Amino acid sequence: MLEFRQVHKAYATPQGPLKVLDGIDLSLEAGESLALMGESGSGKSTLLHLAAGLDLPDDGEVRLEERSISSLDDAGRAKLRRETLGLVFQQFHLVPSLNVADNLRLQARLAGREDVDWSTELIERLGLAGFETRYPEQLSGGQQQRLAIGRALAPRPALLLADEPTGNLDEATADEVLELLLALVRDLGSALLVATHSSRVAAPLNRCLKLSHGRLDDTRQAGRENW
Ligand SMILES: Nc1ncnc2c1ncn2[C@@H]1O[C@H](COP(=O)(O)OP(=O)(O)OP(=O)(O)O)[C@@H](O)[C@H]1O
Repeated sequence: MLEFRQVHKAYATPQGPLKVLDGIDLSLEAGESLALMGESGSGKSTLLHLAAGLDLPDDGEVRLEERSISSLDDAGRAKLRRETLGLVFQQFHLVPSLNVADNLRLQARLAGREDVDWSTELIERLGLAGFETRYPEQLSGGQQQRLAIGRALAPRPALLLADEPTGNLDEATADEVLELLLALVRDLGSALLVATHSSRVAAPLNRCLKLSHGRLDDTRQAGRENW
């Protein structure tokens, strides 16, 4: 459902082009989970941005749900993103002027996929029942990230992309949030691609790839029974 074929990406810098991705091949099947590890600056966020169609490769091809992202214009990519993807970031990126219930519904509304029963179930499972009329600033960090996860999953995306989803949380809260994220993704049957420094985050996922010097190394193979 997500495929990178010989993807190259460099950034222009005052010192000349900075090569970040140097011929990436990657394939993620429906329902599969993949951890993307690598040192700071190795290009994990760059790869996630390309997967989301937020940026385009210099060379090679990124395909999402059988469609080449480069062949779409901005509006086409935004539509594909709305219909296919959920995005979760380390900084929660909630809308401060919307309350919990409206933040949760936002993505599903934009995707034309509001489902009241699923939103209600999500609110319960995220531990946010009773908090519907609060605003993000009135929530703890863990609650804010749970809400961000709920917002991303409310439209039932085929793929969830998460960039250091627990990076801003203490260890106990991070474990709880990760467990919840994995349970929801599994129940939805969504594929999952997580960029992380943390081997605790990577451990329960099906596969783990390490990005280094612009290339990917397969660090281990695991069966789905290890979910
Ligand atoms: N827009 C940009 N212009 C120039 N250089 C950039 C740009 N975005 C990222 N970079 C550089 O590209 C490299 C890869 O950055 P990226 O954010 O993808 O790495 P990362 O593995 O996600 O890092 P971290 O784990 O610290 O978040 C870094 O050297 C970064 O400084």
